[in-house]
Amino acid sequence: MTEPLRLGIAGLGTVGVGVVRILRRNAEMIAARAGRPVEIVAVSARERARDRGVALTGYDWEDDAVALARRDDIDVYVELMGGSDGPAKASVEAALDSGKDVVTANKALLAIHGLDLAGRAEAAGRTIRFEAAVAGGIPVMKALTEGLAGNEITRIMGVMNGTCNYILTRMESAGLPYEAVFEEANALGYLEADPTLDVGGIDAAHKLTLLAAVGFGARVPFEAVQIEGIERVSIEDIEAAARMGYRVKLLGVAQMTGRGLEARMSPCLVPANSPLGELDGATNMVVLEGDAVGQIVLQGAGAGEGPTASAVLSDIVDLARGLRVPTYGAPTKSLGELRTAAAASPAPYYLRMRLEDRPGALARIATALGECGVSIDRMRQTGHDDISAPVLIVTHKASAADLQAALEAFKSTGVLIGEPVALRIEDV
Ligand SMILES: NC(=O)C1=CN([C@@H]2O[C@H](COP(=O)(O)OP(=O)(O)OC[C@H]3O[C@@H](n4cnc5c(N)ncnc54)[C@H](OP(=O)(O)O)[C@@H]3O)[C@@H](O)[C@H]2O)C=CC1
Ligand SMILES: N[C@@H](CCO)C(=O)O
Repeated sequence: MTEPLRLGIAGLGTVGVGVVRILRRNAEMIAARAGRPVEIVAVSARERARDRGVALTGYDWEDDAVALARRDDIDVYVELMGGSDGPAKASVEAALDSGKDVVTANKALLAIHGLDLAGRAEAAGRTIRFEAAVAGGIPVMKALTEGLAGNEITRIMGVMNGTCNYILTRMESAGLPYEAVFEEANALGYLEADPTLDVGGIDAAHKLTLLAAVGFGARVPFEAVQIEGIERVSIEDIEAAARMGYRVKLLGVAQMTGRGLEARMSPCLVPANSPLGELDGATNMVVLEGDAVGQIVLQGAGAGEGPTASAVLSDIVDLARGLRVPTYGAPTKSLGELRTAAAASPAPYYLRMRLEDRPGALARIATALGECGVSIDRMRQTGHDDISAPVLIVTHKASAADLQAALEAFKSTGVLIGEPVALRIEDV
């Protein structure tokens, strides 16, 4: 096959420009690997006149991404605009309906509309590839759909938002509060236009939704993921957790249990000496567990021009080779309907609270825990002043309901100052 694969690229921002640069720089090598040249035919963005630092000569320009997606002279529509609806959705639909395969980095679009779009792709005999949408440059979709195709995937975990990992690790290394590091991240340009997508855990939950659907071969709605962001993580917790041998991470966990799918994206503690605990800065890490392979760990840049464009190129080269893996790794009709587990599996918890410094205070807390069926594993009281004492407790495994009941019971002990903090400790 020597006919070129013809691309239409919508979106010439960080990722789109990265794709153009790689295709220009590595054209010969890509053609050799793909078995045919890969050519850009036309591009689209909002502002035609903007200098993007890369030559666009030789490419047609379309003001309208939908018009680009419908062109007869492209084989693959590459959507790199972003957004869960609007032009991204309309143009992907137009591309599929007019017989094109789609490559996208748009996790928001797929987490919300992916199953519908995958059905639409199948009806047209096409596919949607989205390696770049999950963990940027890490080839995790390829790992799941190809390298681990013979495994039943049992658990998927990971740090999937580089911005949150930057904020949490920087808080620890600089001893700075959340608000100060949030501003630093903003100045460095790490935050999405809507920062809630990052710090609210939504962006990472989009990625977990896609990983769980492909990994478990199931219809996973975005609403199945329980989401909590990092806004309430304090420097006190990061430092106290470190003293107990843990680090705080915004961790995604998806696992199949007898009670259904458990999927959550939330701040939790992991052992400091585990691969996830040692992950610093804006890097991503995805941990996959399969019944045959055991555990594998993938680490790398989860964002940025080069890494994200690298993942887009992986999908493009696959399509040029004629490799058309179904959007979710298997046809949509084979994807199972999922029951969502009503509650998370029992886990140890980290508790931090401030108690009145008087006889019997700690005993009242221990009693409240005991009466709710929560057993103490380790406990520490440090740096008390004349009136209050900070207390750290690590529990044995407890159900979320028992833990919640204990937190409620603390209120009537009469010794608690302020609100206690509880964070799940994940078994990684
Ligand atoms: N940046 C990253 O590191 C990563 C990004 N992604 C995903 O990749 C996608 C692109 O991200 P990124 O490159 O950072 O985004 P940017 O904001 O840098 O670029 C977006 C591009 O889309 C164009 N665009 C926006 N709206 C329209 C529209 N209505 N019609 C035509 N063009 C439009 C913009 O045009 P103009 O330039 O004229 O304004 C711009 O060129 C998103 O889905 C994002 O979530 C995924 C992983 C990592
Ligand atoms: N905002 C995302 C970009 C990559 O998806 C992050 O920080 O990881």
